[in-house]
Amino acid sequence: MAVYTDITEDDLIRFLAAYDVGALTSYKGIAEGVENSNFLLHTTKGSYILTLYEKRVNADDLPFFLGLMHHLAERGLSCPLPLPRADGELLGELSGRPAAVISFLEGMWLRKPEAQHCREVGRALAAMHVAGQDFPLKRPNALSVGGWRPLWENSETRADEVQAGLKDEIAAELSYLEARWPKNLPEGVIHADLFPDNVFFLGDRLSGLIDFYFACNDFLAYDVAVCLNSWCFEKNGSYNITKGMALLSGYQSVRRLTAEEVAALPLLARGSALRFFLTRLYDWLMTPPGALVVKKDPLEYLTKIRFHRAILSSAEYGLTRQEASA
Ligand SMILES: Nc1ncnc2c1ncn2[C@@H]1O[C@H](COP(=O)(O)OP(=O)(O)OP(=O)(O)O)[C@@H](O)[C@H]1O
Ligand SMILES: N[C@@H](CCO)C(=O)O
Repeated sequence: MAVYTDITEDDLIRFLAAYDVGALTSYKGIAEGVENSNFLLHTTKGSYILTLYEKRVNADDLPFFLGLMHHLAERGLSCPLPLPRADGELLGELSGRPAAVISFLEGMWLRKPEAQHCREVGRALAAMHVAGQDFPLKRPNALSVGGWRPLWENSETRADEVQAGLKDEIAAELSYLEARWPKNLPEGVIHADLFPDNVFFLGDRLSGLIDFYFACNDFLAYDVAVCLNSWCFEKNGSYNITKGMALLSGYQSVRRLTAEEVAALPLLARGSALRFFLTRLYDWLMTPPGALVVKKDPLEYLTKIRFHRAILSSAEYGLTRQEASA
């Protein structure tokens, strides 16, 4: 359960007085997520999410995240909205952390997504990329290739505790990707963490995207690679090409990938798998025992890195031969 910072009822009532949300009737910590502390609030006016921003979120970046949610919602994308306080500010402070009240999005995330859901996610991702094109704020991706080595250096010496041989394998992978990372692909605002638990569905229809706290400016195709990694593998580690095909064709029904993006896909998929491997490894080794969070398995992403390493053509992800060789 991701509640790193606890709150008292008195503090919460005082904090909520600045918002037009009615009177608090109940609240509870949300037993999901690994990054921030989230609480579900019920008030006389409805339901809301209270988020306290934790370690990986820099308070200076919050105007980017909250502004982006507004920007995307104005362009018709379904995502939660931060509520303004009486003084017009979107951010307050609670229990010593920056905090925001966010509108409640109806829907559930899918524990077992099927190909049809992957198609919808592909479409929504491309719609977000298009809608983000005129978002004026900028935020570089702190967890792209330049951020991986510092992260690795924090866990490197203990990596073999998780699996023998990991230290050498990841060191080689990192050097390989640093030397070959693409430079000139189409860029824009990306979500950067569009995993199944950040996409809500009502029945089979996608009802919205949440958790924009890794959003940044980077290669658009990197976001596609993040989704291939998080939506198109089965629990046994195998890649499901039917899901890959659906996700890629859903994406391309809104925005076509360029030939350069297609060619770079295996490298981007390797890099994005390494990014999640590294943050998971760090949390695996560093999270103190007893913390109220379910740690995620880094080795799931080692399997994915190895899969991408063996890819010879982007057709193996589910693009047609014609698309893959254009
Ligand atoms: N606006 C919202 N409407 C409804 N439920 C929400 C909303 N925001 C968050 N939640 C609930 O809280 C959970 C955790 O939220 P979120 O994914 O933002 O947390 P996180 O710690 O940033 O997680 P992650 O590990 O994905 O980075 C979600 O799975 C969902 O159940
Ligand atoms: N979606 C990430 C957690 C947030 O960084 C993971 O599954 O590792």
